[in-house]
Amino acid sequence: MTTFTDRLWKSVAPIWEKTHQHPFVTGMGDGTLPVESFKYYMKQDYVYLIDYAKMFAIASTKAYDLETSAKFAGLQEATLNGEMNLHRQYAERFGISRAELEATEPSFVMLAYTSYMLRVAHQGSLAELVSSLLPCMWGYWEIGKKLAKIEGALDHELYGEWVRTYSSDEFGELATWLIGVMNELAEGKNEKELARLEEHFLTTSKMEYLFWDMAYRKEFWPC
Ligand SMILES: Cc1ncc(CO)c(N)n1
Repeated sequence: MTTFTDRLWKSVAPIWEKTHQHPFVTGMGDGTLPVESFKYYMKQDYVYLIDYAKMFAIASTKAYDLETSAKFAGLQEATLNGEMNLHRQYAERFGISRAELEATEPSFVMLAYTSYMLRVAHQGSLAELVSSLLPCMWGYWEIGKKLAKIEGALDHELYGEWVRTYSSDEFGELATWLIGVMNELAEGKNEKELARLEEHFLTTSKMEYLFWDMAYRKEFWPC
């Protein structure tokens, strides 16, 4: 039986493949990523995650049952107090203070990405919210697993921690859970509704690509 997420997977395959080949991503795997790009990424990703965590809070309020509501609340907590520790630890290594990290001025891409997701979250159904959120979690897990296969990537003194985090079973379980939620929510929906979910999934998959690209180039507002 093919599931709705099989369909999503197929439709984004070229975008995800292009993402996996981006020099930022391959550079974390083979250690060639310039550290300045990584620093820039960490700061932007930190402020990204502040918004991203709100997606889980909104999902929790839109959930149809207690178990799902509680799970989303847990994901918000895990993002703010778990995943963001990774960023805080890196910042400490780089001599970037907590205050500086939190005061990072959002880049255009970071702002466009989270604004899009939060708009979907506020205006759309829970299914729409999840379809826009899913490339973040599922996509990072795919990248984590791919990089973990590269010799030495898991033990790299700088990027190893990143690879270990996103290739971990713990992170994989969360991604798998969200994939399951997406399939449940897609059940019984008509083609028009499914196409809308696919559209969100495609858009945020492209945003993921742009996020790596802007970080690689340390892109900023031109004026
Ligand atoms: C941009 C981005 N997408 C996904 C994740 C995974 O949580 C992240 N930390 N940052």
